[in-house]
Amino acid sequence: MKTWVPSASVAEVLSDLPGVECAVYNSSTPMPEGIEEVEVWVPPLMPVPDVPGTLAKMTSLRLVQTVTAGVEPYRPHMPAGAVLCNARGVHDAGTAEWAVGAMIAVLREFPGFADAQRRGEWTYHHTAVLADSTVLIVGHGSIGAALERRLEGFEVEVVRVARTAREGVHGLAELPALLPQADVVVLLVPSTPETAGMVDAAFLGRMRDGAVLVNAARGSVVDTDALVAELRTGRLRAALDVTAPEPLPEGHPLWSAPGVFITPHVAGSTPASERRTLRLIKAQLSRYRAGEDLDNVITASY
Ligand SMILES: NC(=O)C1=CN([C@@H]2O[C@H](COP(=O)(O)OP(=O)(O)OC[C@H]3O[C@@H](n4cnc5c(N)ncnc54)[C@H](O)[C@@H]3O)[C@@H](O)[C@H]2O)C=CC1
Ligand SMILES: O=C(O)C(=O)CO
Repeated sequence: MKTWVPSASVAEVLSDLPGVECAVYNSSTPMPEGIEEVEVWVPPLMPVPDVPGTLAKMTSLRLVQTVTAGVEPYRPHMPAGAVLCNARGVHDAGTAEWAVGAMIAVLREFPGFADAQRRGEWTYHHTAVLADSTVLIVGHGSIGAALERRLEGFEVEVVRVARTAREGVHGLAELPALLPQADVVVLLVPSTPETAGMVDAAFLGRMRDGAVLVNAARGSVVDTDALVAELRTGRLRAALDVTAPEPLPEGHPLWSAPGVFITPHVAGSTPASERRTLRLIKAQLSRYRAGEDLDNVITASY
């Protein structure tokens, strides 16, 4: 079973699965021989240069197992007869932890105090606080649930939104009415045609004065120009792990917008997620070889 994997550590973890023949292919290695015989592809964290062209040449492909929860580089280009599975779950702890840290950093003004420290200034003033606030999770799925568990103890009210309503979770249609109630809005929706630019001027305009937008999902979810314009009024603040584009180029207006805290898409990728990714890949390939049902299959309704 010809399998392309993103690193020697993935090849190593699969080495005791009989019949699995691994070749390493990632953004910095040349494409190995025999693309038309590849049955299973585990693409790297950073997509290879031409994902659609690569998939089109994989005429024997049956399974793409991503190492990310996001599948937007692959989903629109999947060949008929091949299954796409994501890494739902493996980045939950890191991403949820980042979201808690980011909202506290912004509310308690840690970046501003760090600047004052570098200047040697004692800038005593009161800040906002997470306690007694309302945290709206837009895209309450695997990471959203992990975030909610971590918010227990912070004495906040959590409001949940998903694509469709279920018990305790509001549907997307209710979002406009919920936005003005939230002190912190955390984006955790996948990047899909439906979520592209969902955080536009109207969305931001409905947010409460002084509220914080936390984006741990994808940059494509936010209309960057609208966000920059809103940040410049000083009415909202933001914490962004993801931006459009990525990397954010030098001189981009987001870098210098007031009230924004930016990290370079580091929330989910941690030593914990690396260990969990290896376990997931091994379990999935074992199931695939045994003809068993796979986890995390991306269905048409994803
Ligand atoms: N910053 C980082 O390092 C990381 C970012 N991510 C991003 O987080 C996303 C979410 O990951 P998971 O929680 O594993 O996904 P999930 O599939 O478990 O949950 C996604 C949630 O979004 C909801 N949703 C989908 N479309 C929606 C819409 N149009 N409006 C409102 N809700 C909608 C779904 O109903 C579901 O509740 C990933 O797709 C990925 O893009 C994931 C891991 C790490
Ligand atoms: O899993 C994902 O989608 C990520 O963004 C991890 O970096």
